[in-house]
Amino acid sequence: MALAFDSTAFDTAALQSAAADLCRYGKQLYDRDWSPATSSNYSVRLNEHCCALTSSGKHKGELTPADILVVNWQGEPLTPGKPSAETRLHTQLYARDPAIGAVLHTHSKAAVVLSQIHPNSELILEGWELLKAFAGQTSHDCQMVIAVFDNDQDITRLANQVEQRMQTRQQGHAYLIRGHGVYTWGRDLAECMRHLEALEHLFDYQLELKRLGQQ
Ligand SMILES: CSCCC(=O)C(=O)COP(=O)(O)O
Ligand SMILES: [Zn+2]
Repeated sequence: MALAFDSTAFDTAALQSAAADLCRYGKQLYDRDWSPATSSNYSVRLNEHCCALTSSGKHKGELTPADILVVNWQGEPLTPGKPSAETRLHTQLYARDPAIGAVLHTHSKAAVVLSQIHPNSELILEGWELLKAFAGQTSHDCQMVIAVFDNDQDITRLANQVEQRMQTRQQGHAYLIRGHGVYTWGRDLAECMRHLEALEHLFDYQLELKRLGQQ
């Protein structure tokens, strides 16, 4: 007899562990001033059809496990609560790539200002040693392309735009939303945090180049 696949099931212990991790990371990201004024959202994959995600509108420095819920790839909550308004930007990534285990979205000053003043739909990072912080990158001698999308309050439309670009270009490690913030991902929260930390410094480098009139 074939067993029916329960697409609403998840491991409670995995959720508890993910929730504790997300609360801890939220405090760190808030303390670093990358998630001000309830901005940002964070998630961790639980299995092949759902992830643990921050609730909407919460102070990210004061998250408790009660502020973490479960959503499927359609963005539907599988536990009570109001999921992040930007849920679809997380689920789009998990649905397309089973190797993605965590997604962080933040609103740091560097990400917001750089994306606001950058005139093109792509930011090219090249020649920086810190590029080696990204998974699979073994040399500074490369070009990393960060897509820059215009901000949009229609998150489903924005998620579709991100997916379309990833299908026609490459998935990459991160993208910017103009005047809004950055999304980045990794195989787990630790890798995702390393990517975010590297991005923050790289965005600072780019802003400094612009200040110096070098770009
Ligand atoms: C106060 S920031 C506006 C919403 C936003 O961009 C964000 O990252 C937080 O939204 P959420 O619904 O996940 O709290
Ligand atoms: Zn946001």
